[in-house]
Amino acid sequence: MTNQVPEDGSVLPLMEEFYTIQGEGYHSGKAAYFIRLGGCDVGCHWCDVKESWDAELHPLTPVSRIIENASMYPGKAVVITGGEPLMYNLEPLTSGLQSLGIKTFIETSGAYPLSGQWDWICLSPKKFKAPLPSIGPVAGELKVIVFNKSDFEWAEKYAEIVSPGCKLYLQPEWSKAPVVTPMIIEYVKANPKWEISLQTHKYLNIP
Ligand SMILES: C[S@@+](CC[C@H](N)C(=O)[O-])C[C@H]1O[C@@H](n2cnc3c(N)ncnc32)[C@H](O)[C@@H]1O
Ligand SMILES: Nc1nc2[nH]cc(C(=O)O)c2c(=O)[nH]1
Ligand code: SF4
Ligand SMILES: [Mg+2]
Repeated sequence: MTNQVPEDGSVLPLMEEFYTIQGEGYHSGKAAYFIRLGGCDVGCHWCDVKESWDAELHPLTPVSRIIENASMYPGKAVVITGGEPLMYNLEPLTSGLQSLGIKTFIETSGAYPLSGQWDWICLSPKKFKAPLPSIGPVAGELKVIVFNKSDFEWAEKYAEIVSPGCKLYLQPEWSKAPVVTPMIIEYVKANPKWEISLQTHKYLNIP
């Protein structure tokens, strides 16, 4: 039983919001306001934000307030993440942000239907709940988490369902990073259509 989040997307379960540097993927290094929504049933055993999973723990917050908070910062980009943000109707949140000239970026597993207006979609598919096929062609980046060596072959399967221009990233699972990072380095050298993505915020000790 999840808390009743209205389907009109007027309020969303907000876990946290913070202004920081995007640490991962294509927009790594850019200032961005992070909006982390609660609720996820994908169940990645290595998830680095398991506190987000239970939507009921996170207060339903009017999107008008989230938009107002985001607009206070000089960096005009937001990253909407979670939890799994596509469990909710993100149309009001994203259209409101864009109407203020704020770029909308999403981090998603793709396991739920796409809603909202996006300037950038980061698809990070999961073995535990497969992405819907419709998200492949609209992803700007594919970011596969590498937990062990079987994940390289698995990553190639998803490289086939994204658009030809989609950026391809392999990102070490944080707890396995000492072991898998050297493997990713060798894989990228041999397969240069892929790039390595590091969780730079964790090395920098920032949120
Ligand atoms: C916490 S998830 C939230 C958004 C969405 N549920 C998803 O998985 O894409 C944000 C990003 O962190 C990645 N991630 C989560 N746990 C990780 C870990 N232990 N090591 C590396 N990346 C991780 C996810 O794959 C995703 O790209
Ligand atoms: N700095 C920073 N960059 C990030 N990129 C994706 C994140 C996420 O948890 O979705 C994240 C995060 O939590 N912090
Ligand atoms: S889909 Fe994202 S939030 Fe959900 S368990 Fe996996 S990494 Fe965590
Ligand atoms: Mg994170």
